[in-house]
Amino acid sequence: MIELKGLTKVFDTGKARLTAVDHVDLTVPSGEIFGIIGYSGAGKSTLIRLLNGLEQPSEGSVEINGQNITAISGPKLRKARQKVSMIFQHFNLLWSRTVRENIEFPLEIAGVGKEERRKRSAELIELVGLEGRDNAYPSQLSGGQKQRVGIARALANDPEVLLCDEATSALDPQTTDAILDLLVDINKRLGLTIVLITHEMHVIRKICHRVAVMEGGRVVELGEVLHVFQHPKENITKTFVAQVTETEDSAETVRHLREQYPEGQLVKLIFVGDQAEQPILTQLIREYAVEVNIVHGNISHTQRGAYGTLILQLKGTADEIGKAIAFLGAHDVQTEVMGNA
Ligand SMILES: Nc1ncnc2c1ncn2[C@@H]1O[C@H](COP(=O)(O)OP(=O)(O)OP(=O)(O)O)[C@@H](O)[C@H]1O
Repeated sequence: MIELKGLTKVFDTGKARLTAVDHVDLTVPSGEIFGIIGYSGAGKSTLIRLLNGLEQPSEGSVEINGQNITAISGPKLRKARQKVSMIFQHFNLLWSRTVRENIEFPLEIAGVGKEERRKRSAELIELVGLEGRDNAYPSQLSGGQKQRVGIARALANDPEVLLCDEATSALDPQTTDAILDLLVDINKRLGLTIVLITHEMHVIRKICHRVAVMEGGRVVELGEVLHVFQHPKENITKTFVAQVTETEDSAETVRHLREQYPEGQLVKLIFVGDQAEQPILTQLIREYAVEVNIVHGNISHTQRGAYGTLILQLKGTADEIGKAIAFLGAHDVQTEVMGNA
């Protein structure tokens, strides 16, 4: 478990004092994938550097599995830091070393013998899906493969926490998805706690259990990913959520649908969690004298269930349409009437 209490970092540049991280309180239970999202300058990198002991706080503490890493130094701190590993946006590989040598590097530093190193690197190469590339140099690898080396190297010393600093920001969307899938797989298989920082909401949507939104050094919103997507409170959070949902459900789409389906009434349904798997539409069609056309839909999956929207065209008498909408409301499906088309 990671516990941040009143964590604060002030940079004093002589001319000015800048509070990069401002009284952050956070608890991340073991085995969770926790995301921190914010724009450039929000304080994410500073927070992550405080988490791995690279930066000393001005106030507050960082506890990892009960040990206050801000209160130790020297060999004790080095040992504690081995339990916290990190992967980076630009991979930070050693270019003159092969894949295997990069992965073995932290083991060499930890004084692990050659035979043991070889065994461990072979296991890790398999775990991250780089079989056969042992002797390749980083320059011969794709971006996704380089990040796989970064992940394998980060896992070499059996860490308890993996910190990911914009780990997929330099990758194309397909490669990003593959690396995120690998992180989820590692989290499940090894029970590793993952803390990631990003400015991309789809990364949060795809793999995180909970999310913290940072602005001006503070955590301004915190919650289960599914809940934050459904009820974003702060404007900044709404903007991040829109990064993912607006492309799927833009005003342009709605205008287009109105033109295309001029009859009856357009109704938008918002499904969250289990509802997305219930046969609500089947029941609606069976029990009400309305014609139902699904004209637009999008279901996205998060680590804790699905959420999404469906736009229906309902045709029938005003009375029957009213009853059908009331039925949907009674099943906890958020319903938004988009007006007569
Ligand atoms: N060593 C430093 N000395 C002075 N100011 C710093 C230092 N490191 C960070 N800052 C300042 O602290 C604030 C937070 O920076 P930080 O890098 O943590 O934000 P971020 O959210 O990670 O943004 P980015 O994604 O651009 O790195 C910024 O205003 C930055 O200029």
